[in-house]
Amino acid sequence: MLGDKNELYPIFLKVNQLNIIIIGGGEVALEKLSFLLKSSPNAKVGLIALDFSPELLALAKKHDILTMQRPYTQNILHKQHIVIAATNNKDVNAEIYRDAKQKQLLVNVADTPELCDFYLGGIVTKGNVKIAISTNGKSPTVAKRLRQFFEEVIPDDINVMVGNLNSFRKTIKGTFKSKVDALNKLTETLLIKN
Ligand SMILES: C[C@@]1(CC(=O)O)c2cc3[nH]c(cc4nc(cc5[nH]c(cc(n2)[C@H]1CCC(=O)O)[C@@](C)(CC(=O)O)[C@@H]5CCC(=O)O)C(CC(=O)O)=C4CCC(=O)O)c(CCC(=O)O)c3CC(=O)O
Ligand SMILES: NC(=O)C1=CN([C@@H]2O[C@H](COP(=O)(O)OP(=O)(O)OC[C@H]3O[C@@H](n4cnc5c(N)ncnc54)[C@H](O)[C@@H]3O)[C@@H](O)[C@H]2O)C=CC1
Repeated sequence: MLGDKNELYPIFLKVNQLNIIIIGGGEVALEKLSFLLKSSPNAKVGLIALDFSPELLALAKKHDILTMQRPYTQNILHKQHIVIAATNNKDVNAEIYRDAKQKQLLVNVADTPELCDFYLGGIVTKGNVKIAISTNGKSPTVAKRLRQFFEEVIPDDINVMVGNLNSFRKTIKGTFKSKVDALNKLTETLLIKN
């Protein structure tokens, strides 16, 4: 199992432009929503569950997120792009997976890695720099610890450097290759080890 190939391809989604539905209103839904909103406070999310924990309701209210207290039915997937199943009912989670696949939506069944088109990862944000961490579904705890480690070691002023290079990037003229050369030259000392 641990020798499995790691074929995941990370992408950085603009979730303020995508509709995400989370089904479930307990611990796991709270964890997934908290990390989603921490990274993307304007994510377009809807929540549906038989019942919601008070913490989840409070978080949803704070971010103006619609909560629907009712059982999952397939029609809820209408107009969604991404589906996260976080109920405590394996059959319902499997039904959500089948319905989502039929509609060719991206789906994550939080308690079943095999039923995930993508994983939610650990996320480190330093201004414009964002690092996503996954262990290929094998140890979320390691993903969390790595997130904490990188939050410590990556300097906050990395964003200043990104800003400066962005300004410089706009001023340089010439061919694509000459621009790449200029940017590489300016940043090569970043890779020199002590
Ligand atoms: C596959 C995946 C699917 C998905 O949810 O996307 C998944 C699945 C499962 N998680 C489980 C448990 C825990 N999850 C966490 C924490 C996080 N889980 C996250 C992601 C993912 N979790 C995806 C893979 C990511 C990857 O590739 O590495 C993080 C990174 C991001 C996020 O949640 O947004 C977030 C840390 C965020 C942060 O702190 O930065 C902790 C630790 C803690 O809470 O302290 C525990 C308890 C300890 C343990 O088990 O490790 C279980 C067992 C359930 C059971 O036993 O019943 C399953 C199901 C299974 O593995 O079968
Ligand atoms: N991916 C992860 O990070 C983790 C996954 N899990 C697993 O995830 C599952 C959920 O765990 P918890 O959130 O702790 O459970 P919970 O008991 O706190 O919440 C379950 C939620 O599912 C909702 N629900 C149940 N049937 C429904 C239906 N037919 N329609 C709509 N909503 C429905 C309930 O209303 C409730 O809000 C468990 O199977 C657990 O083993 C647990 C820990 C971490």
